[in-house]
Amino acid sequence: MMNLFNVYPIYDIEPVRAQGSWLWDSKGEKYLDLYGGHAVISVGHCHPHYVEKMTEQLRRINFYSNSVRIPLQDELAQKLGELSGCPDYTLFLCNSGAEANENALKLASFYNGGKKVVAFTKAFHGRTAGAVAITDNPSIVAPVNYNAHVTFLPFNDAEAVRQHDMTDVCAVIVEGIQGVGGIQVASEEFLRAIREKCDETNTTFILDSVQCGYGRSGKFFSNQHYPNLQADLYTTAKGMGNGFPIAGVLISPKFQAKYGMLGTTFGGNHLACAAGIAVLDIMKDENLMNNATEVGEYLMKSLTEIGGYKELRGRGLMIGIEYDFPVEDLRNKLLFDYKLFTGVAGKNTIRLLPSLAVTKAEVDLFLEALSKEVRVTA
Ligand SMILES: Cc1ncc(COP(=O)(O)O)c(C=O)c1O
Repeated sequence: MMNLFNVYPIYDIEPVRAQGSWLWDSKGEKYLDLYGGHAVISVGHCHPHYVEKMTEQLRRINFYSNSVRIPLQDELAQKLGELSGCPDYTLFLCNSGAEANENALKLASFYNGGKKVVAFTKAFHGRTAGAVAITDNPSIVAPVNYNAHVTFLPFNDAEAVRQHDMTDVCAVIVEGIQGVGGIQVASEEFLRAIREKCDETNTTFILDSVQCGYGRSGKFFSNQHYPNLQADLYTTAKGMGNGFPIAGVLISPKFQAKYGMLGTTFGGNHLACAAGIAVLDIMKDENLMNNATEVGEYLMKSLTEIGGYKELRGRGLMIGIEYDFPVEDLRNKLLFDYKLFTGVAGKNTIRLLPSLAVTKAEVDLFLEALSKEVRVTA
């Protein structure tokens, strides 16, 4: 029998059915999902509108390549432009977060001819060749990736950005809120320093919004918490398809996106677009960004009352609770004893990335469990 490559530690849990924020496993156990498979489930598992639209599309036509007209792409771009507040940007569709970042780097390099990239400490941008080279984790960077010219500046250090020599740099890439790096919110001063530096030096500002974008922070893109601050390229994936692979690069009008610069076989296929459109329709109809703000604030406030942590970070429904002890046991307890899916970031941080439709009553189940366990553990 062919073995499977081991990608992640796998729990002995086999989800067979899901609805909203809930999963059921093959033994009939019910779990509350506050992690969404790394921030992917944006509008809730198996949302009826999503299922209906995907099923309809599957019956009609699910794939043809970009060699033909696909009006669903125009509909997706129009709706995305409207909800993201970037209606004058151009959309390139692809399939994953890493791929979106690879293509963003290419666009930046085509733009000013630069060969170097500025990234930041604890950054995670994906695992493909270029994306992993700008990821600050040497253990996952293969020797072949070391040819990239990357400088890692300290995250949230505006002065380091101001002082950096930008000769031959094509892009500065940063997560609006670092996810894998521990839910670190990029400060306003830091992002404005990047914007100014890029403007002064004709360099591209890429905001990796793969994890923190698509409404998760309560705004469509996390930089929109700071007025009049735009990136040149936004990369998105994860929540964009609610589980169906679809990703995108939103490209500022300053770029001349010429035919032939970028390409893809699967990107923008019919079924992916149907998923993307259904997600945006649900987000808009159900006001999910407002829900992310409200439930996020409720969670933050309640977590403050429970206490016991070293630091509480995040925005909207992207929350990190850092303790002064390794959280693996706590996460396992939450999963096996309380049937709650959560994530971790680094050794000491519990990471919450629930669906944007999660309710206060649902997060209460987590809060109750946590208050019991933290008291016991602390
Ligand atoms: C900020 C960020 N960028 C890029 C990626 C890579 O996305 P994908 O796994 O879809 O390639 C991730 C995945 O966790 C991410 O969190």
